[in-house]
Amino acid sequence: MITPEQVLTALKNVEEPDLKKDIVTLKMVEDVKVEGKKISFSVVLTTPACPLKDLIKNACINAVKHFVDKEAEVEVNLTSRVTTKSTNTFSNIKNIIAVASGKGGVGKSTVAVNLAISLAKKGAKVGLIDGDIYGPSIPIMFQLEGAKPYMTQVDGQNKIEPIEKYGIKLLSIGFFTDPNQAIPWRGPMVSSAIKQLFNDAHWGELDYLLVDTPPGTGDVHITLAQGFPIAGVVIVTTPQNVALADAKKGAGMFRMEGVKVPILGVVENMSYFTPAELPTNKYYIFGKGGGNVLATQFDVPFLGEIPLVMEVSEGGDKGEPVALQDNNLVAEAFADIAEKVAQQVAIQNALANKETVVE
Ligand SMILES: Nc1ncnc2c1ncn2[C@@H]1O[C@H](COP(=O)(O)OP(=O)(O)OP(=O)(O)O)[C@@H](O)[C@H]1O
Repeated sequence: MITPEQVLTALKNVEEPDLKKDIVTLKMVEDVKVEGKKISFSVVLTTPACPLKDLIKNACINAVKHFVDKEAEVEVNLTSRVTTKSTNTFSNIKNIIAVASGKGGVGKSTVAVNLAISLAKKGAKVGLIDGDIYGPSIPIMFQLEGAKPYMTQVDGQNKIEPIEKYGIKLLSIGFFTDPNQAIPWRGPMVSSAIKQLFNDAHWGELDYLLVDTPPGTGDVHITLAQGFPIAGVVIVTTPQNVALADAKKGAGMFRMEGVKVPILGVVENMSYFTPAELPTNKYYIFGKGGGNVLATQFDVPFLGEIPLVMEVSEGGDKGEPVALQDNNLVAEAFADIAEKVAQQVAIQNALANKETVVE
């Protein structure tokens, strides 16, 4: 007779590769059921976008077969509960992820939007704030130009209801400004506008709230870094030397004393050009490997590269970002990067909480 205890003992041999502890100690195993040779249990991952899903599942099956019964029929149900830092002051927003770049025009908004869509496609609850006060582009990228969020009453308080599209809750500074009128933003105005997007909106429960920031390091970044429990920042760069130099300065700001926001990694955008008619050809028009070098210098993960292709800009312009597509190489590259971002957030949370326990 196989017992649930035997199953748990066997699963103690399965290590969570990132958190470096076994999945039983990490309280990741639930609902162990045994009926004769049929064994089933759930494994609660730290994110639905876990890149190690298949690895963990196979390790569980092998461990049970090896230590309990080689003829056992093992069913592993993968579920997830996204982790957060125990110091997080938002009860409903588990992880705020800033997307930043040193230089303008490197594709920061494109990366933020496509990462948000990729995370939502994997089943995470995702929000996106367009905090690029100088050039809010998210309304266009979601075909929401001219959209105005409405107000709602939550517990007797007036709140802004984010607009929902493609499964993502969105708020942009662009929803509240006239696109034809330039606004001379002053420091305190920037700070209060950003705070309002967080505090005065009805976000509900979110696993990840991505924030697209303006290029460089300015009031938005300082407001975010000092006023909000940021889970981490994703740095976007192109391989050009000038972009890399600016990205280095941008990343450096998040490492400053008194700021200390974890850098989740570097995304290299426009890594190479691929013409639609020659999909296997890669032309490294801006140089090769710069993003990876930057990641090494900062001792942070290199999260991946995105090619310069028409469908990315076309998708952004017509409000249908490329990540929405299935069976598309660029969408897969974004999905891969999204998994790595979610993985890094979970690692940072575990480090911050010291005890690597799945809540
Ligand atoms: N990988 C890519 N392939 C093709 N076009 C791209 C790619 N990434 C971004 N673009 C295009 O480059 C332009 C700039 O991108 P985006 O607005 O995302 O950059 P940004 O860094 O957010 O700019 P800003 O400095 O204005 O905030 C857009 O027209 C976008 O569609």
